[in-house]
Amino acid sequence: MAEIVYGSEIAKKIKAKLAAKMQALKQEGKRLPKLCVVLVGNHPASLSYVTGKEKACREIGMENDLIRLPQDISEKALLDFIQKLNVDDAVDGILVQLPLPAHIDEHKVLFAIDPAKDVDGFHPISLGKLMLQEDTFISCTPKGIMRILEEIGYDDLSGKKAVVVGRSNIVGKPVAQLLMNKHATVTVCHSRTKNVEEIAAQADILIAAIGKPRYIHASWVKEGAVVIDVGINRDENNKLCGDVDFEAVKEKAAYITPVPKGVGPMTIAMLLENTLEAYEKKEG
Ligand SMILES: Nc1nc2c(c(=O)[nH]1)N[C@@H](CN(C=O)c1ccc(C(=O)N[C@@H](CCC(=O)O)C(=O)O)cc1)CN2
Repeated sequence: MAEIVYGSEIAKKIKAKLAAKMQALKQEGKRLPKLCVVLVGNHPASLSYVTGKEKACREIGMENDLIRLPQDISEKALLDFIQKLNVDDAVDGILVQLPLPAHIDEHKVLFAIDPAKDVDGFHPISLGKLMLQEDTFISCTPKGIMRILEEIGYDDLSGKKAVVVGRSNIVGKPVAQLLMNKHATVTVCHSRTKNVEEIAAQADILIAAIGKPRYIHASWVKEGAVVIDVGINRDENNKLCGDVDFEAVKEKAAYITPVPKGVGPMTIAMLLENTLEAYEKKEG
C-alpha cells in the first residue's frame, strides 16, 4: 500500500517560508517582489488557475497583478504589452497563462518575455540552460515534481529507471531533462510509442503527464514504484481525476501523488519561489 504524497502539504511549508521572507523584506523597508500574470480570454480552467496564483501571492504577501486581455487581442498588441512589462522595473516575474487563443503564436509570445523575468521557464534561453545544467528558471510543474521526489528521499537518482509518459514542452520534456540531471536513466513514452505498458512497468519512478483520465492501470506499475500523477482531467461524471487509476495503483506503488492536492499546488508554490529568485537576482 503506497504512501500518499500530498503536494499540497509540501507547498504549504514552502509558502510559509516564502511568507517569512516577504515579511523580512517589508521590515527592512525594501520593495517587494512582483509577479504579473497575463490571461488572454475567458478559458474557465485558465481563469481558475490564474485566480489560484493571485490568491497564493496574496497569502504570502507578494505583490501581484492579474492582467486580463480580450480573447480577440492581436498578437502584435500582446507582444507590445509584454514589452511594457519587460521594461517595467517594478515587475520581477512575467507569466502568460497557457493555452493562448489559436490566432496567437505561443512561441512568439513566450520568446518575447525577458529571460530575466521568465518565471515560467518557458523561454528558449531558460530551456537551453536547463539542458546545459546552468543556473536558470526551471518551469514550475517539473520543478515541483523534482521537489516532491526530494521530499521522499529520491534526490540522487543514480541507478534508477524513470519513465515519463507524455512529451509536452511544459512537463514531459523538461522533467525528463531534470531526471537525467539527477542521474536517472530516463525513457520518454508518447502517443507513438509501442508497448508503453511494458516500458512503464520497468520504472522505479513513473511520471504520468498525458492528459487522459485514469489511463495508467495497476498492471503498468512495478511493485514499489514512485508514481507522480501530473494529469488534471474530468472523468465521465465530471469528477476531477489524474492520469493514473489511483485506487488500483496505490495498492502497488510505494509512493503516489493524488489528484487533486498533488502536483498542482506545487506548480503554484514553485512559481512563487521563481518570482522571489528573479527579484533576488535583480536586487543583488
Ligand atoms: N503559463 C503557464 N500555463 C500553464 C501552466 C504553467 O505552469 N504555466 N500549467 C497548467 C495549469 N496550471 C498552472 O498554470 C495549474 C494547474 C493546476 C493547478 C492545481 O493546483 N490544481 C489543483 C486542482 C484544481 C481544480 O480543482 O481544478 C490540484 O491539483 O490540486 C495549479 C496550476 C497549464 N497552463
